[in-house]
Amino acid sequence: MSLSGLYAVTSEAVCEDPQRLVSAVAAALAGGARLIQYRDKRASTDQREERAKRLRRLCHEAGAALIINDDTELALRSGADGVHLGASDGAIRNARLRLGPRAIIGRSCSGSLERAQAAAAEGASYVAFGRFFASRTKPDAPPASLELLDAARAALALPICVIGGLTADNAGPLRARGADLIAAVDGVFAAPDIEAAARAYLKLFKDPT
Ligand SMILES: Cc1ncc(COP(=O)(O)OP(=O)(O)O)c(N)n1
Ligand SMILES: Cc1ncsc1CCOP(=O)(O)O
Ligand SMILES: [Mg+2]
Repeated sequence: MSLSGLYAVTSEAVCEDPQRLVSAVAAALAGGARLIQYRDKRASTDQREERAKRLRRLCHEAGAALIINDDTELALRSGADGVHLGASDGAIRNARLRLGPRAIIGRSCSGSLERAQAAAAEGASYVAFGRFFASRTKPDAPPASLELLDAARAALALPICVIGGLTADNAGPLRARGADLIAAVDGVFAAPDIEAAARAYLKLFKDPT
C-alpha cells in the first residue's frame, strides 16, 4: 500500500469503550483514512488483542492497513499490517525479523534527522517527526521544526510522517514541504464528526486543480 495520506491514531478516550473504538475507527475509514494506528496504553493484554483483531478485520474490509503502537508481538498475534516503535520500544531490526519483509514498521524520530537516518538503515518503512504543534495527547513530546522537515525530505528516500497537534487547518505547510503521512489523534478522534474530520485532512492530498 502507498504510505501517503491521513494516518489516524486512536485516542485514549475512544479506547475506553470497545464499541466506541470500533465506531470511531469505522467513521475515520468512512472519511477516507487508509492507515489506522491502534494506540491504547490502558487496556489489558487480552483486551488489546481482542480489539486489535476486531480493528484488523474492519480495516481490511475497507482496504485500509492497521498498525499497532509499541507492541510487535501484538501486531503478530492480531494479524495487523505493522507496528509503530518509539525510541524505547525496541529495535527496528528485531521487529522486521518478527513481522517479515512486507510489514509496515514506523519509527518515532522526534526532531532528529540522525535518528531517522538510523531507522532507515535498519529497515524502517517510514519515519515520524513531531510534535509540530501543541498536543493535548502528548504535551511533553519534543518539538520538531519545518526546517528539519526540509532537511529530512532532502536526505531521506522513505516516506515521512508528521505528528503532533495537526489539524486539517494547520498541516498544509507540512504537506507542502513533502510530508507523506499526516498523523493525528485528537484532530480526528476528538472531532464532533469523525468522518468529516478525516475527509478534511484528505483534501490536503488532492492535486490542486
Ligand atoms: C505516527 C506516530 N508517530 C509518533 C508516535 C509516538 O511514538 P512514541 O514516541 O513511542 O510514543 P507513544 O505513542 O508510544 O506514546 C506514534 N505513536 N505514532
Ligand atoms: C503520539 C505523539 N507523538 C508525538 S506527538 C504525539 C501526539 C499526537 O496526538 P495529537 O494529534 O492529538 O496531537
Ligand atoms: Mg511508543
